[in-house]
Amino acid sequence: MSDLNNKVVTITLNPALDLTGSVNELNLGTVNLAHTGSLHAAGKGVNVARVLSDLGAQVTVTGFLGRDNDALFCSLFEKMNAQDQFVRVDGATRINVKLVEENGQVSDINFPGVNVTAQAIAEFEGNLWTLAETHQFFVLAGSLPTGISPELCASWIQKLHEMGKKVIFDSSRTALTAGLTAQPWLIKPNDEELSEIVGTKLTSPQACQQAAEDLAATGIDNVVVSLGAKGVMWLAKNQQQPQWRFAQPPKMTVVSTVGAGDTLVAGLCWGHLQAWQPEQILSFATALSALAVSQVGVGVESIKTVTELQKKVTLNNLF
Ligand SMILES: Nc1ncnc2c1ncn2[C@@H]1O[C@H](COP(=O)(O)OP(=O)(O)OP(=O)(O)O)[C@@H](O)[C@H]1O
Ligand SMILES: O=P(O)(O)OC[C@@]1(O)O[C@H](CO)[C@@H](O)[C@@H]1O
Repeated sequence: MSDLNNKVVTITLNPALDLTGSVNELNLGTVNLAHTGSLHAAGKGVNVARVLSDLGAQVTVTGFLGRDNDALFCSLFEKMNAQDQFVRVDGATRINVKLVEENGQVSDINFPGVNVTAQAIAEFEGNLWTLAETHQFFVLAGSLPTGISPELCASWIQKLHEMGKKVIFDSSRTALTAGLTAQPWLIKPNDEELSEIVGTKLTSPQACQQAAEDLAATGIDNVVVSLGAKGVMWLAKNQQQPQWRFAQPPKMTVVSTVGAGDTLVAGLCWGHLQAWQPEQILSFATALSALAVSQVGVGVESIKTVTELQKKVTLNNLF
């Protein structure tokens, strides 16, 4: 395998420390007692990087980190053997709260991020264009901190696209809408985000299918729509005409769904890096993400468990 095919840059413009607590049942407006708690370095791109590194990729991580509390990130990157190219900015990286109930339901409280200055942006751009000299795959995931406009973020995707890079883009709200105009190579909205993009609630697989086809027609090579426990729909550009594939995971016991989407993105990226056939990429990524819901946080403990689960994924070409 060529070195280029094992290397990925993940961009997390707005990382987070995830404070996860488990409660029996969440009650609003009163005191809730958490019986376990953990604080770990996260954010969408960092989660993707963690999974990719467990799978064997050489990962470079970049974005913006508050210099006041980067210790957990530094030790994670060291453990992952990742190249840390995060630009440090004044202040502290946000802490996002995730409350997991006994029935598997998760309530997220996501905070705004650090304040990014023009000087930090210039440093980040310098790093990014240097990384583009030696990398083909870029994963840009998550929301935007103060100081980064959706248009600026879209301009980075556009420039990487013009350089012939493969940009996997997973964001939400205005950042997602702006980024879609910049021709990312692969996007992974969930059904809610897809509804937000088209401005109407998509209630059937057929409606999701039409919305994804409209997006693909704007020049996005791969539109992957995640549907939680129902699985994954993938519309891929093909020489003749775009092709649909659909995967259903086996039934899982849910511990926490936080990071399932990031794990799916990592699986899709890894499969493409390995130049696998589309069916193998989709069944692997689906199994990987299904396994992610049976744990708190992301990461691949046993590749054997993933391949066992992969055999239980159902694949279809058409609805
Ligand atoms: N309950 C579940 N059982 C099995 N697999 C699941 C379940 N929930 C999620 N998955 C797997 O994870 C993938 C991603 O989940 P989902 O569609 O919830 O993404 P998401 O909304 O981006 O997730 P998040 O933002 O929580 O990381 C699904 O397509 C599916 O393969
Ligand atoms: O605010 P964003 O960037 O959209 O999402 C941040 C976040 O919820 O995404 C990850 C799970 O996907 C968590 O680790 C993190 O807290």
